[in-house]
Amino acid sequence: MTRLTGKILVVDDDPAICMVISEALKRQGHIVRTVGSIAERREALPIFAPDVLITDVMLPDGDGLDDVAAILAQEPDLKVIILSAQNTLNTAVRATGQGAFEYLPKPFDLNELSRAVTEAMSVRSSSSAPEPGEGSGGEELPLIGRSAQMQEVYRTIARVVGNDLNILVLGESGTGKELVAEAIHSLGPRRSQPFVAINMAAIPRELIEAELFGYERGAFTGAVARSAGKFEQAEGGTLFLDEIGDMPMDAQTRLLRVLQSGEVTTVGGTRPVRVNVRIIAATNQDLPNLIADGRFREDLFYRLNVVPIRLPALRERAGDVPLLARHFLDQAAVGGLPRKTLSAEAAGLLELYDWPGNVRELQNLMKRLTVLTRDQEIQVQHLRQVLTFAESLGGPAGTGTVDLREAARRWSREQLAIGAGVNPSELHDKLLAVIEPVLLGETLAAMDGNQIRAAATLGMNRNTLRKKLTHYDIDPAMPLRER
Ligand SMILES: Nc1ncnc2c1ncn2[C@@H]1O[C@H](COP(=O)(O)OP(=O)(O)OP(=O)(O)O)[C@@H](O)[C@H]1O
Repeated sequence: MTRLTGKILVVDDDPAICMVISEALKRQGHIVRTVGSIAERREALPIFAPDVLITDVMLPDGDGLDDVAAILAQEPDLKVIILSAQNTLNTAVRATGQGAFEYLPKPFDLNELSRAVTEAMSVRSSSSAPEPGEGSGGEELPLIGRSAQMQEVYRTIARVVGNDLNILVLGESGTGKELVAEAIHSLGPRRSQPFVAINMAAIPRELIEAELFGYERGAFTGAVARSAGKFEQAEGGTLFLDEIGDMPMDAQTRLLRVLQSGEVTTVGGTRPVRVNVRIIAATNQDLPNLIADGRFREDLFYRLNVVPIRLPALRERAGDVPLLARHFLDQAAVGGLPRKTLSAEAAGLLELYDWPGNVRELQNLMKRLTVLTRDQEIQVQHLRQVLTFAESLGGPAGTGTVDLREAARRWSREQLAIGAGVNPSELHDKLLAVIEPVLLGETLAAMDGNQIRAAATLGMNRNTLRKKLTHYDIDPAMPLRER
């Protein structure tokens, strides 16, 4: 399928955002120009004559939306995409009112933006119909997520794609560390060169050096011919050192030497060879802890950790779960499985789970559901059937238990973290004092203030209820729901 390409003018005063958008759209074959203000936009429009204008609202010299209607009056064929960090309904309405083609609240998803550009180009070209929902092809942008945590990751990526600084990607297993490494490689100038990944945990320890640096014929038993190492294979491109915390000490020393000298000597070899490779390392371990235990070299850590990128666990960005879940359903459909959708309630339920296996676990689950669910839409009851964590999701009574448990967990952690300020012997009473009045008040309100029925519903003696009401200073006659 051929994609329509054209000229895109991007207006944003944040160079990192300009860079990310520009790189992504250039990869799709568009010609992109970026400017940072309304004045520059005014200047660039007649000269560059873009097909699509992507503009921020809050610009240093004014409101980027104000002139849009006037611009469109001059250039009725121009398609305008508005980006705004304000995220208010008002901005969205104004954007539409000014005749913008699309409005994307910041933080936006790059996939969505490139989709909007594709659509804008299709609409411009009257001869070809707009392309229906994308989802195939290699030009899809890999990282999904609109949460503030992921926007921070995108911004850091944007800052490092153009240089060769060593990157250390940190995060639990399955959070997307390798995907980030691939994104840095494929958005940067090394993109046409190899991306080579090696996982230290997946290779027998005694073979790691040979794998990484290569070996000469006869270097050890079984070395029947010379073999190129990963460094050599990655020449000109990027080497991704996954699970770096599992690297044996000897290999660490050798790696450090390579990073210091820019030269590799194969196992059994004598002649060092210059290498030009960008290093991105990743780990789910706490390297400072390993250093303290004498299992990781501190000097290597500093070499690798020039720019750290910490990937949030999925539970820290639960808001991204529905987006990712639907992405994986689409992905499964592109892979030949039946296309499934996700009900809003089911998506909400997924947000409540802890995701110890992070994005990988969600991806696998979506694949499983695609295969196992007969209905076209995946509903709450389907999740309850397949998920082993269904019991913890509050059963048929709903999801409130999980919310409450989560809230209690956060509260307890918070209190324990405060430490000095809290008398630990009071912690239990303190939590009860938060929860119990709410329960009593709500029950009384539901029973119209009838203490006998409230006590029965709560499963407690009426006198006990009375005592508690006095203790918490609750007036049973008051409208209690507002408590
Ligand atoms: N933000 C994301 N958007 C879309 N897919 C993602 C995202 N993050 C991770 N994935 C997908 O989840 C799976 C796991 O990601 P990846 O292998 O990059 O994680 P990892 O952190 O390197 O895991 P490990 O530490 O176990 O090696 C991959 O299939 C990847 O494509």
